[in-house]
Amino acid sequence: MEDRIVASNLKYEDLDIEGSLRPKTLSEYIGQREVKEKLDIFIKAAKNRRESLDHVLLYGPPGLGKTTLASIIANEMGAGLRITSGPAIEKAGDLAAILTNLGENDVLFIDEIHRINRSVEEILYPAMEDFALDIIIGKGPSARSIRIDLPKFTLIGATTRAGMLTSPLRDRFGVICRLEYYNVEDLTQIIIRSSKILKTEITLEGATEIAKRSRGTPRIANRLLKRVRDFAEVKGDGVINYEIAVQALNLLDVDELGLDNLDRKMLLTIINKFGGGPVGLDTLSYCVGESSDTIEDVYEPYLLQIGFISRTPRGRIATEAAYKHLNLKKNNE
Ligand SMILES: Nc1ncnc2c1ncn2[C@@H]1O[C@H](COP(=O)(O)OP(=O)(O)OP(=O)(O)O)[C@@H](O)[C@H]1O
Ligand SMILES: [Mg+2]
Repeated sequence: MEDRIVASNLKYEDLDIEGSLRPKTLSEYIGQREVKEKLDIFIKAAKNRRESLDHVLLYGPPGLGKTTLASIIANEMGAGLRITSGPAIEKAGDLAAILTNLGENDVLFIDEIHRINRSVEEILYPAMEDFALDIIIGKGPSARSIRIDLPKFTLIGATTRAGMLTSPLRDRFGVICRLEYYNVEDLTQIIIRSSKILKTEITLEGATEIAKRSRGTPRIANRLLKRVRDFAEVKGDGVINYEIAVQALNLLDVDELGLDNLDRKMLLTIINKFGGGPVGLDTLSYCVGESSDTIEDVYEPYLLQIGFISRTPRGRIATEAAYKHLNLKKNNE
């Protein structure tokens, strides 16, 4: 994958900083008001009853704060947190080992839960529903199944693709939260908060400019902030104001809407090579040199959100707004 500063998926360089910038309580978590309100009520109710929280499914594009929310939920519940991911659990036995080691009311976070394999998923059903594990002992006609009780725990599943979950799995989540792209005001607050933690001075106008170009995504906002901070330290006096932010972001080839070269390449491919579309995902993926999964998960959702492309059964189409943004005219007009 090309190294993109506006990629919303996690990169190696984010790791050191994500930990320190991650809010630890619901009240520190900015934006996503509906999700927060819902979780706040369920957490309080569960705590009052001294029960574990119902299982929670968090879904939405990368970098919007699913992992962050999972650790906040565990923190607010005063519960232990165990983190794993769908692809990391290879065998049913791996999951059984994790489940039997959980403490009462602990939170088990499974990232990329849509990538869990079928035999593992079947272990999850009774675990989520009855807090029990069914184990088969022996083989053939003498095989029998025994049931082991598990502690009451909360499963938090995160996925970028809710549509890829099987319905029996989806149905076992009591709370389903869809995370939305953040608006500019919320992202501005996130950037100001992060600047404080990074001990960087920033003006409201500077923060707003970074926010506008962050594709509605806190992870990108934090990453752009770090780059702009470097620029401010070298080219200015360290303070991030509007001018510094604009200069730095232009240098990074991130335009006023947060689009970078790859977005432009994708739009230009649809427009110039295919007369505006429709273009099939695989063809598009071949032309821009990115896997179709990455295009669907990482690049496309934001272009859809701002209405620059639309999806039809025959493929992707570039919209009027995309032509306008790129200063192009449609041929047939
Ligand atoms: N509401 C928020 N307020 C402040 N910072 C946030 C918020 N949401 C996310 N962040 C910041 O954005 C970064 C990315 O968030 P997180 O890792 O939780 O995203 P994610 O949805 O789990 O992404 P992925 O799908 O790639 O796993 C975190 O480091 C965190 O600091
Ligand atoms: Mg995550």
